Amino acid sequence: MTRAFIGLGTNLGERTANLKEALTRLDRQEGIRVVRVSRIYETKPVGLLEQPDFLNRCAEVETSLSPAELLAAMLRVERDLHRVRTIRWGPRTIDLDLLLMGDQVIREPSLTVPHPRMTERAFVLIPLKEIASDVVIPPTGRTVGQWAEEVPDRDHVR
Ligand SMILES: Nc1nc2nc(S)n(CCO)c2c(=O)[nH]1
Repeated sequence: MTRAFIGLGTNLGERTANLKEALTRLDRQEGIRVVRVSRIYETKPVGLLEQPDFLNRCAEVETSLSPAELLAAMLRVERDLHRVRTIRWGPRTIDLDLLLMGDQVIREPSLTVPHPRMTERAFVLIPLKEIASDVVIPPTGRTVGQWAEEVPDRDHVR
C-alpha cells in the first residue's frame, strides 16, 4: 500500500457537492481508500484571475494502485463529474491533482509527481499542511509545513 495525497478544486456548479461527490467516487474505486481530508477552503483563483473563487481541499488516500492507475482513476472521477477541459486554467466542476505518491519522484510525459507547481500554491499547501505537515516533498527534502510557511498569497486561502 502507498500513501498518496490528492488536491481537489472546484469553481463551477454546486462546489461543495462536487467535492463531496469526488471523494465518494474516489473511495469507491477498487484499490483506493480515502483515509483523511482537510477542511474546505475558499480560495482566490490562480492563473486565469477573471473566474469564480475556488473551493479547495486535500485528501490522504491509501492505495494499492500504481501511480498511472491512480491517475487514471482520478481522471475517471473528473469525467464522471462532467469535467469539461475547455479553457486551460479556466473554471471547472472538479479538478483532481496527484500531489504526492509516497516518496516517489516520477518524471514521465503523462505523469509528474510530486505535482510540479504544488510548492508555489497556497491553495494546495495550506489545506495539505492540515493533514500532512511533516510529510517531506521529494526531492526537496523539505516538509509540507516548511513550504507552507513561506508560500506567497497565504491570505488568499481562508
Ligand atoms: N485557487 C485556485 N486557483 C486555481 N487555478 C487553477 S488552474 N486551479 C485548478 C487546480 O490546478 C485552481 C485551484 O484549484 N484553486
